[in-house]
Amino acid sequence: MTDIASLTLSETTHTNGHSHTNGANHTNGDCQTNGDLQEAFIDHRATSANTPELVPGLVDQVASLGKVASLQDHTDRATLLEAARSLVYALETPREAMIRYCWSQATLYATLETGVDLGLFAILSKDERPKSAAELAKATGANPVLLARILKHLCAMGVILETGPNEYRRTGISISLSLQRYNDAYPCMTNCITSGVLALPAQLKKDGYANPANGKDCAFQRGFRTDLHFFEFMKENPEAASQFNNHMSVYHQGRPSWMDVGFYDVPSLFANVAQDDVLLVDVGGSMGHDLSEFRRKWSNAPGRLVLQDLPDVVAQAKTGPLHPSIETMEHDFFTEQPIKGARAYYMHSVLHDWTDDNCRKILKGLVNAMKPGHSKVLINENVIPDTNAYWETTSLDIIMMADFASTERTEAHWHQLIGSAGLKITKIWNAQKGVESLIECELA
Ligand SMILES: C[S@@+](CC[C@H](N)C(=O)[O-])C[C@H]1O[C@@H](n2cnc3c(N)ncnc32)[C@H](O)[C@@H]1O
Repeated sequence: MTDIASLTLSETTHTNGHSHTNGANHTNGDCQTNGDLQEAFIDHRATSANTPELVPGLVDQVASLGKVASLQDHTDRATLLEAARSLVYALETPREAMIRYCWSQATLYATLETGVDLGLFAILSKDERPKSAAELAKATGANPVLLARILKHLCAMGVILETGPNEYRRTGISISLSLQRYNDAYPCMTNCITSGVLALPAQLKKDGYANPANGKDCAFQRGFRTDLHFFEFMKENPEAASQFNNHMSVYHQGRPSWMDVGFYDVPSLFANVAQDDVLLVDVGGSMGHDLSEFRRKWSNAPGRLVLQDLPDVVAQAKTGPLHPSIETMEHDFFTEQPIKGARAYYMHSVLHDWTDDNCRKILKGLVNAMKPGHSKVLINENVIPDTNAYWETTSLDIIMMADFASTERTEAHWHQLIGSAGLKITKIWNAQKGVESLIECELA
């Protein structure tokens, strides 16, 4: 406030030398009030680069990283992308940011989901040849005027590329959207996630800004007008459930995985595991994508791999690209764990769906099945750092808050939760920012 009140008029003037037209620069020569100055200052800031002092350093960073980065290397590419994104945030004006958040994101989403439903991306992306809006309208059955408008927005937002008037060609994004495992993310969010997130402000206000703690009475129920918990809702909405399961199977693709060499010490799991023993149980393992990946990457690993999830999910997993060596088992993790003494009980993005009380029930079920000195619990989840948290992780945390009344957890929170279930963390294995850690636990 002091800064604003002490501003001179020249500081509230646009860089082109023109004063604001909102009356801050009084024509009758009177001194401006603090309120006028404040408003003029805010107008000025709203239309100037967000953090101009950061721009030169970020330009240099992008330029130097850009010269050496290998786009095939995940870390190189992610570092360059983060610098470029920081540059955009520093450079864009608050007005531009407002329009990006308020206009472009929801409308991009709507046009993407419409394109998915029309099968637009599969048609556009089947080869390199540019296609006209009229040709795409004919192939999808959409009204040509409507589709031309949608295509223009998709192009303006970088989803497809323009090759001429009303003519477009595919990009990596549109190619990926031609496969259901990827494009199901869009209807999935509409059918079971986003309404909860949009209901969050009203729900938090109603609850006096308490941290959500009841998965049956949170923004999800308000947004989707239901009394059901998220996973009960899934049972009632099989199409949304199938889209959710597909989304689960791809959202982490292309990032380092705990089973990659150099992340976790995978061979340490193989000790004392005979061919008939259970090496890994993937508890809440969805489509079995993690176990399939494990079998691919560690084809000589001893022992059995068992996928557990709710009956509908196991049924869907059996129709997908599950490695034939993987055993499937219907299992509700709030009931007794039927596999005793496995080498490792593995859970990926499971505990973040649940409040601490429910997590303790899930973990205690595993504790009761573990063989002392042999069994481990491996938790593949985010560990929120004290500073510099990654936007994918914080986005997920807010989704967890809205739709599950649950949370992504800090290291201290993990220690406290796991300790309270009769386990201890032996080591937290990390790869890089924004990638889920592997939290290795044993009986306490
Ligand atoms: C966020 S998904 C994570 C799936 C998978 N582990 C992954 O990382 O892709 C949570 C999984 O927990 C499963 N789940 C929810 N409630 C369950 C229960 N009571 N018993 C077993 N699985 C459950 C869901 O069906 C879903 O597959």
